[in-house]
Amino acid sequence: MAVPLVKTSVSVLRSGSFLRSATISHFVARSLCAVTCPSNTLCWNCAKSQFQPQKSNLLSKSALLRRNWNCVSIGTKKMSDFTGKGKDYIFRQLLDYKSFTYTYLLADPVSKEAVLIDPVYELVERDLNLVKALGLDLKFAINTHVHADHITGTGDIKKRVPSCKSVITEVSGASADVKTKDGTKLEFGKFSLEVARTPGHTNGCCTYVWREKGMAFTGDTLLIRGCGRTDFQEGDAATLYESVHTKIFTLPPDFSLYPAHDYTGQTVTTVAEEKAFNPRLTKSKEAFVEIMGNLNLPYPKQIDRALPANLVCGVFDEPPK
Ligand SMILES: N[C@@H](CCC(=O)N[C@@H](CSS)C(=O)NCC(=O)O)C(=O)O
Repeated sequence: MAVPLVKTSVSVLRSGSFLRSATISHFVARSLCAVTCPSNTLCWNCAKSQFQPQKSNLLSKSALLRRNWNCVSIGTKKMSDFTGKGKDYIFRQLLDYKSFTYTYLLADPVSKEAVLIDPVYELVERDLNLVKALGLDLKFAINTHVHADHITGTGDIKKRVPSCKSVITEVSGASADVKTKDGTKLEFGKFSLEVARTPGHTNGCCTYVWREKGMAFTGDTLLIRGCGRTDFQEGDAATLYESVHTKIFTLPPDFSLYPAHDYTGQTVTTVAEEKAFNPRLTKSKEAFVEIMGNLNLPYPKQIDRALPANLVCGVFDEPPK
């Protein structure tokens, strides 16, 4: 008996028609939430507060929207559409096409808590628009390290979202609200990101491991079929080699690896893939050190303005020229 009742109610909401039911019982409210929301528990709590049992309802679509419902939603605005079919998390990979930096948005759609990894100063508006559109609550703006090629967006994000905390490793020497150590866990909703120190590109570099979802965000330590350069900012090739082999290649082989940059249009790799095919890191440590000593890359164009700005996690009055 419950199924047709629920289907009818949902289609009424989706069609945008008036919700004309004179009485909505707890039973109907709960059934609606179970159909339209990722979390039954949250929806039940929400339903209890949103639906007044035995109370008459005659609400227009706009009135329903004004109530800012978390669970029962109208048209396309429901959390399960945002996550993607069958997913209990939000994950977005965003590109800065100037510095080829990837920014990552991760979130728990039930609690709405979210984190941004490696936001870029010029693209803060884009990132926060997405956070807002998805109805998320940004808890942490995280840096994998003190970048040399672009200015971090974490300072500007803090200005616009005062409750959001900036994050970087303690050993980076940069100022931030949260300074992490190896093993620190950054919790957002039902998830957590584990900090694994992976020095070598810079001394303060780390990889954020999202164990629940089999993902790791490697910053500039490991790039797809490559790795971060080691010729400035306390870079050290032998240290980077050790970091990758002890902290990244020891993750389960099917873990997805997401770098801070890609210069060839690739987006993701896996532990197994890099262990098999990385042209630098499959070599011996000695051969690797030799390769890194002969890269002869030009310095990043923005290094002189990026380093001082990033040492204060992007907190400044005027962006450096
Ligand atoms: N041309 C870019 C800088 C490119 C660069 O040096 N990338 C770094 C990461 S950002 S410091 C790197 O480690 N590259 C490794 C490699 O093998 O390419 C610019 O001017 O910004």
